[in-house]
Amino acid sequence: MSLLQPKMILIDLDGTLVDSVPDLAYCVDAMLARLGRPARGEAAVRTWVGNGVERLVRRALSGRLDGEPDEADYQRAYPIFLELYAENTCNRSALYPGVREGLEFLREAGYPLGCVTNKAARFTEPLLQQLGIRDFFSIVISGDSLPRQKPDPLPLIHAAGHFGVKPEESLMIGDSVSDVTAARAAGFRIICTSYGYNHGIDIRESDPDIVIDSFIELRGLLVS
Ligand SMILES: O=C(O)COP(=O)(O)O
Ligand SMILES: [Mg+2]
Repeated sequence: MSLLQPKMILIDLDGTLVDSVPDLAYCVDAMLARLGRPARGEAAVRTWVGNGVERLVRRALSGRLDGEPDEADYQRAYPIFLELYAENTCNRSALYPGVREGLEFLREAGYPLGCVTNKAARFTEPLLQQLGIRDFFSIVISGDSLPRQKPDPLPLIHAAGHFGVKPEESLMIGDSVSDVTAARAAGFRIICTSYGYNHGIDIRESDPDIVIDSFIELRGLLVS
């Protein structure tokens, strides 16, 4: 594979930059405890992250990826989760090894960077701030910033417009099938992390252009 030289790079948040599951799982189980229900545990929550907090709460209540809980249960649970996650956005979450170095490499190489996540904006901004990486990104698009979120291509197309760059000159870096689907539909290239959250399925099955085990590998893949 020859070196990539995109004009702009968008990067997913959960499972790509940050291991956020310890906080999300803590909040899921604390929410369930308040409702008098048994914990689901971190391993299950790991397979449910990636489609925003509303879907996460629905999955946690039903115990299934495609589950739909009783609506009254959901209406009781969701505000509890929001309250808990507001207090636990970055108490147990951490950047993956190599991420800070990778972001510094991309910045020094002159790539304009954006962050595109399905996480709600009220959590995205404090998480980026508390991890100390907010300033790497000139645009941040959250799951509720636009009418549709990933796997829809809208957030990627919107960001390309913001930078004045064509989709075919743009690169997405993500961890899940939603990132691959959004990137393909938008006309972006797509690199995926092997270590993230993809509902328990190996991301190679979604056939991204490249799979990396660490952001350090970006140095060997992108022109600097
Ligand atoms: O599911 C979420 O809340 C966020 O997921 P993402 O950052 O991987 O898009
Ligand atoms: Mg992700």
